[in-house]
Amino acid sequence: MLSRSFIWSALSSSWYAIKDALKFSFPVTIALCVARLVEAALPALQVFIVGYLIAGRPSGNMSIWEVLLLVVVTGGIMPLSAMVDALNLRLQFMLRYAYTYEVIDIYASLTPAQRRDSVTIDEVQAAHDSIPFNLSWQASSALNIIGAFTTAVLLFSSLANFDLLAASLVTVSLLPQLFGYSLVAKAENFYWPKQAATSRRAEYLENQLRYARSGTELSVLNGAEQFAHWAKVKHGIVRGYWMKIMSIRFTSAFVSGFIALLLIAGALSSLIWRSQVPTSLLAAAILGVVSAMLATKSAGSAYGELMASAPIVMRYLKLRAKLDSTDNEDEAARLQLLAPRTSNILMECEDVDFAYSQTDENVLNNLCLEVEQGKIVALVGANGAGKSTAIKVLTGQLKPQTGQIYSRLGKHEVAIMPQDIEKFELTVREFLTLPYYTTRVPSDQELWQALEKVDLASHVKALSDGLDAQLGEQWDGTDLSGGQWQRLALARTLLSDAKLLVLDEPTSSVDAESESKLFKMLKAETPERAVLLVSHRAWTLQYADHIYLLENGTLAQSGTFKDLKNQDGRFRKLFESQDWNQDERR
Ligand SMILES: Nc1ncnc2c1ncn2[C@@H]1O[C@H](COP(=O)(O)OP(=O)(O)OP(=O)(O)O)[C@@H](O)[C@H]1O
Repeated sequence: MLSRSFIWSALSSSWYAIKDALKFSFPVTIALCVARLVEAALPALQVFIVGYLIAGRPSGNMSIWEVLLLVVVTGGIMPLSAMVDALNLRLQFMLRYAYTYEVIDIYASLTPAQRRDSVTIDEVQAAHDSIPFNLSWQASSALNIIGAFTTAVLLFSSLANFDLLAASLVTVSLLPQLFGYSLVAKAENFYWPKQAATSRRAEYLENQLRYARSGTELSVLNGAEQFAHWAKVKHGIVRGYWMKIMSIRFTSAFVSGFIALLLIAGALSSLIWRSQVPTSLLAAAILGVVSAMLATKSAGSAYGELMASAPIVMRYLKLRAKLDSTDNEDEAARLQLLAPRTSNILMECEDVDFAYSQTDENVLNNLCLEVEQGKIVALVGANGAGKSTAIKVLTGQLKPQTGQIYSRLGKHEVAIMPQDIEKFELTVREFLTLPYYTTRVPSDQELWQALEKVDLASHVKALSDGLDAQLGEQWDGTDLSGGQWQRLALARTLLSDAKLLVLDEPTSSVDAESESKLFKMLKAETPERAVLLVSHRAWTLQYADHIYLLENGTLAQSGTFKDLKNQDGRFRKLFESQDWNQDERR
């Protein structure tokens, strides 16, 4: 019924889970182990001590110490069992937070490529979803089963003195539970991977309703109810999986419970009618059986949970190892990048072809471009021409299928401002210093200088808390206009010490006058550092030292602004409806 690999994964996942439990919560794990072992030994002790103390002795003949021992041995099982339950819960909660922190760290460590890979994201989501019921329970379940096994062995040896058949029947009565719950485990393993992608989608849809910014947009669009409907449909699918598992759980609990009852009935009948043990010993034996049932009451479900969780825990351990190694691989791949052959070139790509997946058409064809030290290089082209993709390939966010990337810049020497900046609702200071948390936190003076550069200093000064002003109305903070958010993000990029700033349409929401100031400022940033930018505005391109024009992923034209403007080519056509000299007119 159980394959070897299934049992192997149960054993090794239990081993790792107990090791994790000892690592994350040593005293509680040790206390639980001790309490479980005492609980496991109590039923057998009851049979032995009760039989020994009562057999053939009138009740008035016992010393106070013997009575006390009787009380502890017979009455102790209840408080001990309650203590074990409390320790179990405590351990599970401690592990729940330990794994939650670990999964948060996993989310934080994902590379942009891993974030785009739905298989990896689904695996991390499955790990996240498995924390409360699988990862944090595995150690408790394993200890529970070890305890139940010890109870069964000890009880068997103490009952076997009176009646071997009864002892065997009581021990075997544990098996139907285990068999039933292993079926539940199989069902959970079958449905668990299926639910991860659906549950991630449900969570995404629900989050859009929960977060103030997207929720407001949905209300304005009259789309909130539609989102609620989609979220409920996805949750409904996940609920369906759970209901199937619960039905199997109910049926197996009922059937296995009934079979166990028959076996216990057989054991008692044998004790009473077959072996004809004295009444006092019979009472001890019955007490032992009842206590054993209490001590092993959750062994069946613990076994089911352990078996169901085993592959999930193993997948989590694999994910942990995989992400650790890909981190190193990415770093190694970056370090292996060859430097461009000419010393004044910071970054270069040669004959690059890129498609988003094996089946898709190429988005970049035979692309060659270079970014020279201290220069502003612009990428232009119609929507969908491949500009953002080219930037992602150049900066290592996407791996090209063919071609070469050359770079002489480390991870912290390139600062990227993406096309769609996220409006993180932090304080102004937190927003600006976000990338520098692990390197060098900029001083207030540097923050104000960066805000000056993007012409936002006076606006921030006017806010009641200045740099510590909270952004986002849902936190009783202030909101910014679209252009102001963009300028704040640009200030954040400028704060870096990077030798290359990569700016994907950094001023698309900025008004013409501010845009002009920003481009003059960017020009002033060079020659200390280079800028690679995407722009759709013709007149801003006069600030660029070199322009590449992409058409359907192919380099159609390249040269200086003057050259391209004077040539009768794609560049002129693309920008003919725009004003070339807006700056001069002002
Ligand atoms: N993750 C993706 N998977 C599949 N195709 C994609 C993906 N991202 C972009 N594309 C496609 O690749 C092509 C180039 O997109 P890209 O974003 O690079 O264009 P762009 O030149 O930056 O456009 P825009 O000016 O609109 O920002 C487009 O046809 C787009 O649909």
